[in-house]
Amino acid sequence: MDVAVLGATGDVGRQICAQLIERRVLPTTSRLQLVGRPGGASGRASYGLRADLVDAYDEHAPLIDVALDPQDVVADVVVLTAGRTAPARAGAVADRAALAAENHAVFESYARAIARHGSGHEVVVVVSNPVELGVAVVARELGRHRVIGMGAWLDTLRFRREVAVSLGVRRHRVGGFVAGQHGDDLVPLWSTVRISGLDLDERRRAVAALRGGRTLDGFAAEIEGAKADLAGLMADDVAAAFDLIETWPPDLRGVSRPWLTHQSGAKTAAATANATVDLVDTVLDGRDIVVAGQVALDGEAAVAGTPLRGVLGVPVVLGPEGWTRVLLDEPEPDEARRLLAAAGRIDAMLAPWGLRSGTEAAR
Ligand SMILES: NC(=O)c1ccc[n+]([C@@H]2O[C@H](COP(=O)([O-])OP(=O)(O)OC[C@H]3O[C@@H](n4cnc5c(N)ncnc54)[C@H](O)[C@@H]3O)[C@@H](O)[C@H]2O)c1
Repeated sequence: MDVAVLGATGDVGRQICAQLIERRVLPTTSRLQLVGRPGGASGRASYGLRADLVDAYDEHAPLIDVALDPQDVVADVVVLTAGRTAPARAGAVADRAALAAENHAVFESYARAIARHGSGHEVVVVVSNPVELGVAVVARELGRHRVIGMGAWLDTLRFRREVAVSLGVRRHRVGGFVAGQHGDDLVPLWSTVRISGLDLDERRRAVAALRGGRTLDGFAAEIEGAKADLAGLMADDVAAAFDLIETWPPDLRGVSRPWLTHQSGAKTAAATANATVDLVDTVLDGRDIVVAGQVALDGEAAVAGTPLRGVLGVPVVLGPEGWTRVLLDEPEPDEARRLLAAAGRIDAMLAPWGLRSGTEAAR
């Protein structure tokens, strides 16, 4: 099984390549294709990255090659991590519309090339932001089930970790999913949280204690306030800003810590790559596994009686042919309200590109 990484020389792309090899997701007989842009710095660096990876991992590296033309992308799983990112510095405010417009062109050029020249079976994992836009563009070209955005899986792992930290256990003992839109509009599905070793009553009590009487109806305001507090501290005392996060509840930590990490200049490449490689591993593994991801829905699930259409992060079954089923039981009322609001905002974000077929339009 072969994997292509589009934007391999970027911060996230090179972490993905290293983790694919270090975690032995790719056997030595498989191929890792590093895809860069012709003529530019990334084209040259792709050859250098190949040399560096072979230098580091000669004993167990797969075959590594370089492609600089989108029509040469050949793989079973394609990871889309090319494109512009929000500036990683304190106080930087991203022009989301400009970023979306630039990355839309990247998504479209690769999606069209894969549709025209690919095998017809590739599964695409979208990393680049806005991840929902990437999913919508690729789904239109390749079909809905062959594309999944990894933002909701990364958000899920972060949420599980924060819950685990609060309970004093390791992350693997905590289940549960984050849905919605990647970033500030994510929806922590507290109703899906499971903690190994706790029965239903114990879990309900533990979750209620962690939530502290809050509902998701106040979450957007909490995030806004959290960012303002962190921004105020960051210029003079970034350590104090990270310490302040420790005093907040798990779902708020799960949003604000990555935001501060990116603004600190460190970016979030290692965790992003880890979540991406999880999804690649799942597709290559051959078994169906439940993950969370941004997918293009067409009424496979409903929230509060409203069928979900358009791109949204939800728990899905992922396997070798892409995603199949959505596993979203009736969410709690506050989760449903936030999910529908997120779906509407994604829909509005997709509207300028004629990709709007979503939940909001149907209401
Ligand atoms: N989904 C998530 O959870 C998540 C998390 C972190 C980052 N990201 C996103 O991943 C993407 C990559 O982030 P990064 O930190 O690696 O950025 P980076 O700037 O370090 O790397 C970007 C890569 O994309 C390539 N690229 C840029 N414009 C291109 C174009 N027009 N055509 C082809 N290739 C192009 C660059 O050459 C480079 O290799 C960004 O969109 C970022 O927002 C997503």
